[in-house]
Amino acid sequence: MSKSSLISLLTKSFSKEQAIRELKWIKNELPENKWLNACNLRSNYVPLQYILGNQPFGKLDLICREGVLIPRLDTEEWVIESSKVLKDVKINGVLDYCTGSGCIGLSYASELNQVSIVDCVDFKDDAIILTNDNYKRNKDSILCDVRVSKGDLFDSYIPNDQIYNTHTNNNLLVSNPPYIPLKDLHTDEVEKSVLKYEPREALLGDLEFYEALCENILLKNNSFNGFIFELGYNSQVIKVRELLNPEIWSMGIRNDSNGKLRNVIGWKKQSSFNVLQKIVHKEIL
Ligand SMILES: C[S@@+](CC[C@H](N)C(=O)[O-])C[C@H]1O[C@@H](n2cnc3c(N)ncnc32)[C@H](O)[C@@H]1O
Repeated sequence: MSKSSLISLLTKSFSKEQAIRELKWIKNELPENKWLNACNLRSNYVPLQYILGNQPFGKLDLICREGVLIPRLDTEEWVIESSKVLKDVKINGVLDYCTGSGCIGLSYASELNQVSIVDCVDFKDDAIILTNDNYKRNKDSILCDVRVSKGDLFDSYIPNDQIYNTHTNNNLLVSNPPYIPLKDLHTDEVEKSVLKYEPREALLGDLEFYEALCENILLKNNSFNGFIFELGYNSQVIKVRELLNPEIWSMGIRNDSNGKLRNVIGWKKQSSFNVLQKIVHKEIL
């Protein structure tokens, strides 16, 4: 099929500039016998990463599969930024809750050489399988032990629970939980292809996730000295601030490179995790 016919397939759904750009990626990544099918899928808004099957993230080349959220550039940005300031901090364990493709946990495992173990946890089998596959695919870049396990943020952190006990040494909690409230899920903020093809349970959520991260993990386990949560709303920042004692925890927000609120970050006063302050744009009291 000619280049112009493939572009006209793509321009059914995208601008000409985007169609040209996407065809270039498709041609670069896939053999010629797959181009037509890829353009057909793309014109139906299937995300490019699901069609191509992979996505770079820091040092990693991650497999992307339907059923698991595609790692975002916004997430990669804070993971790489925070890795730079955490490089010299001795970390027993990093816990990446809501791990999805494993992008956050595996990326820390490839960037930080002072970490003993990274724990990646998700409640969905597809995510566990994909994180394990991504671990195997990137093993040469991984600097520490990695453990992938199934767990539900809302019920796994009860004392004496098996998963609870395996995480008692972790001291950095990182998470990109589902944080789009229902009222915003069907607005222009969320792209058509995201809504149609990415898993709803990876998108839909609000304050309850931040409550669970604080109450079920940070407050139940004294070993945690730092945390980084991705979020999108000031109400989510306020919830975290309310739940953690300001005499113990310092906290701040970080905006992404587009100036949009993207993280709440916390560190225990006087701990070596206070280097996280360097990536905070505004401290919150
Ligand atoms: C926004 S995605 C983030 C995935 C990945 N960390 C990333 O940054 O691309 C949220 C993830 O949380 C998982 N999740 C949703 N509810 C959960 C729960 N109650 N317990 C554990 N994981 C959950 C979803 O399966 C999904 O993989």
